Amino acid sequence: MAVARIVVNIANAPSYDVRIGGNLVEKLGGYLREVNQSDTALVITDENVGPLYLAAAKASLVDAGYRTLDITVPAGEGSKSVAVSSEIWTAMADLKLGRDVLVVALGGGVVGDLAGFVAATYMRGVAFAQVPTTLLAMVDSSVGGKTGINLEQGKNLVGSFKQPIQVCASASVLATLPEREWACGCAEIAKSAVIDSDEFFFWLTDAAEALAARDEGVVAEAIARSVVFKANVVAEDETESRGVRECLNYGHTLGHAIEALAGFGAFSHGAAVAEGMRFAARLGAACVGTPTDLIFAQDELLDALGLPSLDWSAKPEELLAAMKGDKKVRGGHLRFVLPREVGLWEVVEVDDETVLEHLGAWVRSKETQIVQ
Ligand SMILES: NC(=O)c1ccc[n+]([C@@H]2O[C@H](COP(=O)([O-])OP(=O)(O)OC[C@H]3O[C@@H](n4cnc5c(N)ncnc54)[C@H](O)[C@@H]3O)[C@@H](O)[C@H]2O)c1
Ligand SMILES: O=C(O)C(=O)C[C@@H](O)[C@H](O)[C@H](O)COP(=O)(O)O
Ligand SMILES: [Zn+2]
Repeated sequence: MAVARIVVNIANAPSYDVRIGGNLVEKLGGYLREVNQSDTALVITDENVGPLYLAAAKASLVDAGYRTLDITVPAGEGSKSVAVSSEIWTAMADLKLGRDVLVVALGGGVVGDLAGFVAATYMRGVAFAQVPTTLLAMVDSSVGGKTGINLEQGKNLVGSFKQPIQVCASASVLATLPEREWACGCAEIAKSAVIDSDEFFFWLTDAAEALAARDEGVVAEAIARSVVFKANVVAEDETESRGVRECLNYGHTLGHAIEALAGFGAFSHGAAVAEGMRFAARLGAACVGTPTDLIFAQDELLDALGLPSLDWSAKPEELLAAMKGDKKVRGGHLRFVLPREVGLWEVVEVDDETVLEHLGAWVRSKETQIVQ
């Protein structure tokens, strides 16, 4: 697979490369040396990824002259916590690591968000690089600099914007990714396509079967398209303060509430986001005239990508309360990213009564097993 190189340009921060290709873990050290002169690289990984790819990553870093250290955290959403962050900060201080350490996140979105947060906060900030190993991390979380951890009260409630110095996405590592995690990444690709354009959406609709079957060429193109889309959004609005980056939160208002209410890790982030997209499109029909065609085309796309509607529901009032912790809330009012059509979205304040009414319909559709 040829190596694609996409540059993320952000005002007031150094630009950085996202490299996408095959067997890139073996080239990691050389790539990082192009932009970083640290003596020590601290690789943070999880207990599933470590046994598979840590040795190759460290060997490459050593070849490039780094002294390497590593920390392995438990796999899963539970590691995005104050407790695990604190363990890493403490270990770093015990190791006498200074401001010149390079933190390397080797893993999925959990490791990326956690390691990025630790890098953003240890000694008020040290350099970090992303080596995403899940499809989701390659298409979304490794790019754009959102880092953070969860609180019991909700997702990503503590964190920082901290851009990596480089992203090295080696598609070869996806060979070992379990099916559930594949679909999870597909959800964020579908999100990007709905928000981006007809062109991306129709391409993905045509390619959905091949993507679900992990066709190499289609996977590479899906990653590249998603990264280009995200890089452009982040370049316009790094800190989600200019009304642009919020679009990346399509499906996340309900999605994050589901993750929190069901218990972190019960559903993958992608599965919850896919459910949130189905809900948001239906809410959109009432609030911004989202066409029925879009609702059903999106349903079919998500089905084809292995993301069926969730067999789970909760009380509308509980979901509403959980959604009130969303970062898009202003003055206590919920705001949703809603699609007017594919490629045309709006952030809309929706009153609690309307949200409850639609949550009620969503819950009833689960209870009666009616697929809309
Ligand atoms: N920062 C952002 O912009 C952003 C964007 C999207 C999602 N996220 C966050 O990302 C997280 C989800 O990330 P995820 O879906 O990558 O989950 P994850 O990091 O939990 O990884 C999923 C599972 O796959 C395993 N795994 C990872 N790579 C593997 C490989 N190559 N082979 C075998 N197993 C492998 C992991 O150990 C884990 O068990 C959520 O916390 C979500 O909030 C952040
Ligand atoms: O990069 C972004 O911006 C996103 O919103 C991407 C999302 O897919 C991702 O799940 C992100 O972590 C959500 O952020 P949050 O600010 O809603 O916690
Ligand atoms: Zn997401």
